Amino acid sequence: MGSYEKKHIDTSAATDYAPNSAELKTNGTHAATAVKGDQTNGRIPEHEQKRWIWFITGPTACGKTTIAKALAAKLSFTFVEGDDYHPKANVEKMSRGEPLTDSDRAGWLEALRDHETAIPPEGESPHLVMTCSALKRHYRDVLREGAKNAGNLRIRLVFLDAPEEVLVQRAGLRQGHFAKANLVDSQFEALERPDGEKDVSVVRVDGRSIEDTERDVEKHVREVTMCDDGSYLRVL
Ligand SMILES: Nc1ncnc2c1ncn2[C@@H]1O[C@H](COP(=O)(O)OP(=O)(O)OP(=O)(O)O)[C@@H](O)[C@H]1O
Ligand SMILES: O=C(O)[C@H](O)[C@@H](O)[C@H](O)[C@H](O)CO
Repeated sequence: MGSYEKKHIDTSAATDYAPNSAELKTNGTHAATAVKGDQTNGRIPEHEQKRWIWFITGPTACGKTTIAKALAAKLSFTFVEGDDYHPKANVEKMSRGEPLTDSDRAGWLEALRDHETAIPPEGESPHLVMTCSALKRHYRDVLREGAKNAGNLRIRLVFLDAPEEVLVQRAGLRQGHFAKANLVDSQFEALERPDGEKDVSVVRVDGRSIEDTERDVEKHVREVTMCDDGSYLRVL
């Protein structure tokens, strides 16, 4: 892994839920011993495959939708917009610049958690990239519950990290979105940073282009989840 990424992406926990250490070198490159199932067309048989869900998280306007859509497209994973699961009352509240409470968010988080274990529609990838602000530790714990309910699920989070003033500016420039710049300060008030949570990769998203961020996130996710040939690593 290059020095730039060492600085910006915290992969210290990459082996925690990720392929075991024999399969994923600590420097992030793919080990030659990656498991390839029965070698049929180089792919692991479907019943042995794990389902990956990558949550792209962070406060409003940090770039969740932008990054998640690009990642899903690159990996051919299914994109799920977390904001679509908010009840209308939550959206109306946020549109007025009013912060949601824990109780406003409870049902929404449970709906996202339940979506994790829903059977994917025919023709869609069973691997998901989902957006969710996941501002507090106990919200992230709700998202993690899905993996307890389904043994084949591997849930990882990416936290898009930028200073408040940058997000105020981005929200101010953004057109046609219910969340405006006046929501940003309350998002930072609520925020419990995920530093030290072993299944969360922290990615700086200020001071460089969207394209660079997309590329780095994609590379990181590929390193954690995939073999060079595109087949999925077996997670033991
Ligand atoms: N890495 C980046 N660098 C600069 N601008 C970005 C970056 N990522 C996203 N943006 C811009 O910031 C704005 C917010 O992005 P986006 O809508 O993806 O954020 P979001 O986190 O999904 O927001 P919300 O949670 O409010 O829906 C957009 O106008 C987008 O073009
Ligand atoms: O927890 C929350 O307060 C919400 O999820 C917000 O973060 C919004 O959904 C979104 O980020 C704004 O569009």
